[in-house]
Amino acid sequence: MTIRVAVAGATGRMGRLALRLVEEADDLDLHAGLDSRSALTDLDGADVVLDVTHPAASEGIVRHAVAQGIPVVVGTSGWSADRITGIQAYRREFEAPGAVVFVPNFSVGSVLGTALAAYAARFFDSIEIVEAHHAGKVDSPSGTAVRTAEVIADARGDLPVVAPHADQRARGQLVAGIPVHSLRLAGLSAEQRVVLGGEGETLTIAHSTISPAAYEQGILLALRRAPDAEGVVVGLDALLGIAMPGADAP
Ligand SMILES: NC(=O)C1=CN([C@@H]2O[C@H](COP(=O)(O)OP(=O)(O)OC[C@H]3O[C@@H](n4cnc5c(N)ncnc54)[C@H](OP(=O)(O)O)[C@@H]3O)[C@@H](O)[C@H]2O)C=CC1
Ligand SMILES: O=C(O)C1=N[C@H](C(=O)O)C[C@H](O)C1
Repeated sequence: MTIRVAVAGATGRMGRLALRLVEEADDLDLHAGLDSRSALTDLDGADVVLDVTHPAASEGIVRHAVAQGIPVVVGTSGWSADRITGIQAYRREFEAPGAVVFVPNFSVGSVLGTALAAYAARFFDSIEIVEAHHAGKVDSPSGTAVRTAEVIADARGDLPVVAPHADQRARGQLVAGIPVHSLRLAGLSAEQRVVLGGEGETLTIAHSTISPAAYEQGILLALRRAPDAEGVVVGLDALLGIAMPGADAP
């Protein structure tokens, strides 16, 4: 059966990539491509919505899809755990059938980097994240860095990260108690380093996105799985069967 996809943000970098993937896939059809001037009702009738827009627009798109009972894959950044909790409540209010799949990063390597960082996090008290993106990125810290910090904090449970002098601006923004440093530079695509420090050693887990091709597998997987998914799903890891180590993990 063919899955009809509505792409919100179709004129953007990610949206154009998604349009090409939908066109090339035998099991996907384009229902609609939306930009900043489109009416949200253009989404209606789709089997799945892909939201790759702007942090300020994403919430309205997600709420519209939920209210219409359409599954939605959210690639737009800016979704912290708190904001996701708000969408969970909204879904319950509507008793909405469509899943909401938040994917902070569609790249498999990035997701693995986050999982490895969370695994290592229990063994190091000093942890900081440095993320670097192209100069056109409007939000900081990146959605990937926020998710990574949240997953690390979850893995550490009651053990706080030690971040001295974190009140000084140059020490970065604290996300879930972890300093995050954001670089925005011409010439870059997307990179993240998680630096963990212990007694007499550091461990760095680094991921670089070399080209948008890194997102293709994840976008296709999310679009194909979202129509049958249930509830609110966070992270490509959930679709790939990659377990993020929580505090209770062995
Ligand atoms: N999850 C992941 O793996 C990845 C996520 N991202 C995230 O995806 C999002 C999009 O990135 P990117 O494609 O680079 O961004 P672009 O700036 O290239 O494109 C943004 C798109 O969103 C649309 N848009 C902007 N404002 C609104 C609005 N108020 N209402 C509806 N649509 C709007 C634009 O339409 P118009 O042309 O009319 O302005 C355009 O189609 C960002 O949040 C980015 O961080 C990016 C890469 C990977
Ligand atoms: O804006 C981008 O480019 C990216 N945004 C996402 C984020 O905020 O983490 C994913 C990836 O890093 C690229």
